[in-house]
Amino acid sequence: MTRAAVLGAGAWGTTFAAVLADAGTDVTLWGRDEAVIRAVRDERRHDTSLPGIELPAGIHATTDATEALADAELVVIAVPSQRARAILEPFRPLLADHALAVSLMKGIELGTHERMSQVISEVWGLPDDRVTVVSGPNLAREIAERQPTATVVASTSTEAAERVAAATASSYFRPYTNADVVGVELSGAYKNVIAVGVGVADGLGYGHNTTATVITRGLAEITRLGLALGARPETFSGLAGMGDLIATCASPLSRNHTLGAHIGRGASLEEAITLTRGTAEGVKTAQSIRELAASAGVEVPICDGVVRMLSGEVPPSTVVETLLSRPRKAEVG
Ligand SMILES: NC(=O)c1ccc[n+]([C@@H]2O[C@H](COP(=O)([O-])OP(=O)(O)OC[C@H]3O[C@@H](n4cnc5c(N)ncnc54)[C@H](O)[C@@H]3O)[C@@H](O)[C@H]2O)c1
Ligand SMILES: O=P(O)(O)OC[C@H](O)CO
Repeated sequence: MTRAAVLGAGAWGTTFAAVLADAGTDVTLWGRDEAVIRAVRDERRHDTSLPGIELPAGIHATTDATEALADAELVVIAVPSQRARAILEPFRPLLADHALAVSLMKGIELGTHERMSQVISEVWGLPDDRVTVVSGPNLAREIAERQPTATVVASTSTEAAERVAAATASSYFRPYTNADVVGVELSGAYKNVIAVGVGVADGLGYGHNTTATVITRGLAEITRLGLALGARPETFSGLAGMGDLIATCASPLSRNHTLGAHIGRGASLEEAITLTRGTAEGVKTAQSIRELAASAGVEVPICDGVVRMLSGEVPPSTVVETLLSRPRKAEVG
């Protein structure tokens, strides 16, 4: 039986531990909060992140990283992306030989503009083929309820991606593999920024024509930057691209969408962060993507608008207005 450790006992880390357990993988969830870990271990509950969900019996849970990482063949990481480097650093000496890292995080690091798989490779000294990424239309709560979904496991190593797929597949969770790590990771991080923009449009009271416009032009923006960074075009119409964008922009469960909606209804950024439970990665990743796009010479008007709005430079309505006031051009070609 494959042995896995999950680092980070928030909504997605805990849900992914359940996915692994349901797939027949021996899984240990590590978290820093004693009360959360005790409830997962003894009562099979996580009332803060997944209220009302009964977790599977097969999840071990601990606050002891040495215990969680001992002999773990898969090490899954689900902590806020901007803190990943600092959180992961002390774990390096605890990793088992040949452990495979699995990033669940959706963000681009501020300052370095690195994707999370790059951060993990650097911090843990792992070659590319020992780091995989899982990303797709994967709202934690729906999966914790065992609603059917698919995802993408990306790696430069087909064998590594297939190992992760085998350790997670179940009747309700279907992993596809993809060698395009850049495209899969960029899509997962960027859709959070677009979801903030769509949330703003919702909060301002606009209807589906407006949100569909922001989603579709958002996908064009993600694709444009992805291609400039070497990604494959097909990835953007797949589960990690369009699939995740649709889920996140449509769902009230999305923290990024929720945060944008609060701002559209008049909340300040600080108020919106407080009102949004959990990690809304799009807030900081918007800045990273804007800088990354500038260095690649790619225009990203929605991301630009989101950054300027979040910094208080322009009102929320600018996110949509900026898009509509650009010079007219052909959609294709
Ligand atoms: N929630 C989802 O539906 C979902 C789905 C796919 C991907 N993701 C991504 O997964 C990542 C984690 O998201 P989440 O939903 O689990 O977030 P969350 O806010 O629910 O949980 C984050 C966890 O990280 C822990 N943490 C924060 N700082 C820490 C530290 N210094 N040391 C140890 N633990 C620390 C928190 O205690 C919390 O348990 C994000 O990048 C997110 O974009 C989330
Ligand atoms: O709650 P969000 O906005 O982080 O979105 C959750 C997932 O990334 C959807 O796949």
